[in-house]
Amino acid sequence: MPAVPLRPDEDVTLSARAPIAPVATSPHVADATRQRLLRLFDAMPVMMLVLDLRGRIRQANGRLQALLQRPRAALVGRRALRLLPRAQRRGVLEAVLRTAHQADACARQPLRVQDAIGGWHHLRFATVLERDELQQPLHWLCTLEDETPQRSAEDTLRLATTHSGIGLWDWTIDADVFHADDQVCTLWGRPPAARPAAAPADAGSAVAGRAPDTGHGDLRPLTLNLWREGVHVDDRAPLALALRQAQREQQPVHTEFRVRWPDGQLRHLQLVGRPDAGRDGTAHLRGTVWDVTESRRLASELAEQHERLRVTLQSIGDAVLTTDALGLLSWMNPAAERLIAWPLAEALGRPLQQVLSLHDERTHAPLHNPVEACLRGRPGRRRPPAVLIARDGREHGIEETTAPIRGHTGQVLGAVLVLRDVTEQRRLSAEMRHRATHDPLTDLVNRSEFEQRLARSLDDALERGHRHALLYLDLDQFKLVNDSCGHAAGDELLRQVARLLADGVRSRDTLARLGGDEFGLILEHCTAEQAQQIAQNLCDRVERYRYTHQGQRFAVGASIGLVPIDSRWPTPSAVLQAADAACYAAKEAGRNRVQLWQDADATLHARHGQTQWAARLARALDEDRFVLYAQRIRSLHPARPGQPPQDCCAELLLRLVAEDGSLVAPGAFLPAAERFHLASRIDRWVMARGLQALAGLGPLRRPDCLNINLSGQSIGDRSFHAWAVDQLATAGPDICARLCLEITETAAVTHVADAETFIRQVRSAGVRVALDDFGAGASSFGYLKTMTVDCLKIDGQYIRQLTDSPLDEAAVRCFTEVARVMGLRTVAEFVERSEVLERLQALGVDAAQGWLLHRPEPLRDLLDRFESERRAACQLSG
Ligand SMILES: Nc1nc2c(ncn2[C@@H]2O[C@H](COP(=O)(O)OP(=O)(O)OP(=O)(O)O)[C@@H](O)[C@H]2O)c(=O)[nH]1
Repeated sequence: MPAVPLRPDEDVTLSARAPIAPVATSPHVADATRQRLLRLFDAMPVMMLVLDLRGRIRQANGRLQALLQRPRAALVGRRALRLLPRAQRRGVLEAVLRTAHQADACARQPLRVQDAIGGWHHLRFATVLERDELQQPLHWLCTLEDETPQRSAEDTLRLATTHSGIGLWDWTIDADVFHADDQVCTLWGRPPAARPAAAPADAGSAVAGRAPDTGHGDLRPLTLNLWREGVHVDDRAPLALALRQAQREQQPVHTEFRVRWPDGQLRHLQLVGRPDAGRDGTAHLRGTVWDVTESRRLASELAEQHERLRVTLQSIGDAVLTTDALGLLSWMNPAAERLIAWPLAEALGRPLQQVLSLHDERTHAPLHNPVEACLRGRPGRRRPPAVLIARDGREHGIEETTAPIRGHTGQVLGAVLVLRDVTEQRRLSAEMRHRATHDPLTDLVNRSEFEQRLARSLDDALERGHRHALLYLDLDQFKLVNDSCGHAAGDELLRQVARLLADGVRSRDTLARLGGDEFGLILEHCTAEQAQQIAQNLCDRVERYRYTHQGQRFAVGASIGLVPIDSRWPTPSAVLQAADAACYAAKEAGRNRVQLWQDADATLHARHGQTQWAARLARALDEDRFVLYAQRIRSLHPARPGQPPQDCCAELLLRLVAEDGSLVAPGAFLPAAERFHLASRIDRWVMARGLQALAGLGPLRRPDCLNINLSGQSIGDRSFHAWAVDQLATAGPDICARLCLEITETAAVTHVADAETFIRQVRSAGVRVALDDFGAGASSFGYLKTMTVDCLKIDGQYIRQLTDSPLDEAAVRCFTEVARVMGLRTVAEFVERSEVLERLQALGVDAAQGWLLHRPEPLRDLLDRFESERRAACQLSG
């Protein structure tokens, strides 16, 4: 091969034959052909130029002139290399010279050239050395392909894929080679450096290492390790299958798989691709891949939340319904299906009001569908308590809550309605309310509710001058039924009387059981005269009524106190106390009658005073304002041999310490205590303090016997029995042996059975029992037969005039004789004169007490006295 000058920048003489000069015989034809070729050359879409062997420009076509913005004349004859930036000249020169040594060689070289206005262009330069028939070089024919648009598209794509995290891949199927961009490496958790560098574009075979014909030149080979082994072991086969299938069926592929990153992370990737053919005819599958781990995580979180919500809504007791923006039912949970008795499938899409029938609980008037207001964006107004009438006709008390469902822009998409079945809750609270305001035995209004209503009636009378009346009704001889037939029978009588009374009054009146056998009645808008008629009518009803128990018939009566409710009363309790006093007066006047309150009636005022005492007593008990006094009981005979000494005996007496510090004797407050059921509380106080005083006393201070009085209420009260027995057991036998409980004959008579039981219990604890006020009742001797007691305390009425009344003396003689026969000790009360004392001694009475012998003094002082007497006796005998 002939040598070619290696310096194209030197002047090289071109051969006479131009490379594009046609071989023509006629100069005319040749010229025409040449002109056509030149025009063709000029119009070529790629830039072309012809260089002579010295590298000077012989021809430059229109495209090149346009890029450089120079006319042909300005280019022809110029050294081509000079048009290039200095740094690129050597590369081009070397490429060009390589063509001189190899026939048909084609040199390629990428170039960056600045155009006339300064813009950079990426050019792909290619040249061949044209030779003549003798292989003599003629000139270089060069093309310059402008790749700038393609490059900028690639740059844009690279930018887009890098920032969006989308990786590009290309699988050359036959060669089974993957090419991918850097992003794919990142998605696989590997640095881009983990893949081999791209092979030079024109080196080697069509496959290995060569960038595939993807249209963008940034893909480089990916090792099988990276592509396959990065994929989770369970997903490799399904992924390969999906790719193969896409290729086989020439269908797009869209699949998801996991890759395991070197640090152990598991990422979810989504891949799409489609079959394609390279320009060289090779089969490819090309596509993109991106990370969906976050959306998978969100999706699974969302699914979890959805599931949680679903299970919650399925299992909660509240009914939940949703509607669309038009108020059509779109969903409901099973609780809602049960409540409204519509299956979801049937109710779906229906207007809510068609499946939901809500009514005012009180009036049963239909209520508006609560969702309507909610959908209109108006807050629901306060609604009355509602009931829902289900499709099957059942009624449910319900509480409802509505809320709009909004889209992300705030527009209302629908509404959710939650219904809570509160039927049972309402029933319970109604029952609780009823229980709190009613008496469980008779189902009449109870005392506290009655007092509230009385307060309202009094307010009404004071503020508006309306006239109302109050009746206070106490049954007569009720105790007889209790005592002879038992409490259950007494309860039944109370129930029957309650019905009897209720039938005799208007429904607007308030009839209440105030406690025991006492009833109260508020007659609204009723004058005293009308009230008196009603009261008399009730009285007659009760009088006519007969209670039958196991063949026995009982008649009870009613004593009624009547008080007009008007401005004379400052408080409701004043009205009530006045009515109680009037009732008591009716009893005292012979029972079974009506007593109208008279402001001028002294008896009524006395009774009224008692009611005021009740309040003072209750306060004194709360504030512990009582003190223990004692009165000595003197023995009238020396102790019989073998009997305990009876020199130091006393009866405990109670004093109330008034608010001003003065002492009040029991006569002033005990009737009130009995009347207002406070006697048992007082007895507990006395007994507890008495036992306390005895506990831990030295032998010289100890009384030989200490008498404690018990009221009839305590004797009839089983809970008092239990409490007293417990106290005695705690006090121990030594104290019990020095104790004597006094029970009045009346108390014993009124509560025969209870008294017998109680006496048996305390006596078995070693406590003595005295029958107090013996002889005051009519049948004292009879009770002695059934009741085992230790002592008779002869009632004061027989003692005071003993020396002046032969009758009293006969009675005392009789009592003493009976006691002697029965082995009982006798004590005379109210001994105030010495001649009486002497007579008592003569009659054989064992002991006596009264002001003659000892005026009551504080218990502590009396115990001191016992101690000093005993010391003196010891000194005398010693
Ligand atoms: N069965 C029964 N008796 C009760 C109840 N509450 C109180 N009592 C008794 O009712 C009686 C009420 O006493 P009083 O009103 O003095 O008895 P009474 O025989 O009607 O006497 P007078 O009213 O004087 O005629 C007492 O014996 C109480 O123990 C009760 O709920 N059921």
